Amino acid sequence: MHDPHFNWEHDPILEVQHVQMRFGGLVAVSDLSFQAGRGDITALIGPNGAGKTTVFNCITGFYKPTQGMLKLNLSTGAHHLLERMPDFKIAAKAKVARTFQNIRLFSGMTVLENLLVAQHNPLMIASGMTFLGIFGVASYKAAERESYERAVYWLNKIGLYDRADDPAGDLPYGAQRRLEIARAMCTAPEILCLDEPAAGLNPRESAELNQLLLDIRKNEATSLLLIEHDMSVVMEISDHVVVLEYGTKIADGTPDEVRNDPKVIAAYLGVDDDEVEEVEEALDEAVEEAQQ
Ligand SMILES: Nc1ncnc2c1ncn2[C@@H]1O[C@H](COP(=O)(O)OP(=O)(O)OP(=O)(O)O)[C@@H](O)[C@H]1O
Repeated sequence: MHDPHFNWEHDPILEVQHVQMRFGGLVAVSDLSFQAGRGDITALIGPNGAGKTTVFNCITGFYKPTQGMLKLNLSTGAHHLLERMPDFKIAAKAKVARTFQNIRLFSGMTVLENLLVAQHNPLMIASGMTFLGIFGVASYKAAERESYERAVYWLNKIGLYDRADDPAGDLPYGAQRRLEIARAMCTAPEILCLDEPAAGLNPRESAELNQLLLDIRKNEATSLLLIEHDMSVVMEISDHVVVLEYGTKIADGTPDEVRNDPKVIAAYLGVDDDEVEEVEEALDEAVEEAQQ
């Protein structure tokens, strides 16, 4: 069915295997398996409550799945079993970063400070974790310069160089979203998980976001995994789409494959399986009418 050369099949950065997440009696995610390809933009979609954020929380270590395995394959050849790692190690060692549905910038800090603070860990390591190190050690100076250069690189990428000294909270909403992504990118992640990055954006801001994500895919060694409700974003920029409904996977493939999958159409329109054909016919008629 698929082209065997798809990244998610021959070079997965993330392998989710038979993951289950239970909250008391509620099974939020059930026997979920999928792979995200290295260098791909993978979209996780599905109706409200399908379990998408729960999957993200399992990947980033906020939840430990009740069953199953989440394997991260780094470009160095190292492998990490995320379900066995504390969340701070998932960020630092497995190089997984994330953004949230609600923007979580340090709004009182400047735009530049937000990018520098993201790089606090490598700086502290370079200081040898000592007070003297901060003042004297050459490695700290070099690391400090690198942090600054990386921040400037991202300021230019997101078009906010001129606003570097403004408080992040003063930026328009779309710019704050881009800054949040840039801040996550300053940690040089191998995979970045974006929770509804296009939510609340106007069409121009949404187009700028798409450009930024496509630029990351092209120029950075970071794979992207996103939850998104905005189908225009999903269809325009994703290489691979995984669809969840009621905590289980109902489709997995290219945007075209998924778009035409009757199960996906039914899930989004909220109909039962036996009504799918009717819905498809109604959709075909609607398309024909629109074309006339
Ligand atoms: N900490 C929790 N405790 C109990 N139930 C939870 C918890 N987190 C999520 N759930 C439940 O798990 C199910 C899946 O929720 P989740 O937030 O993962 O869905 P989602 O697909 O991200 O939805 P949305 O698109 O609305 O963000 C829901 O029924 C939700 O109420």
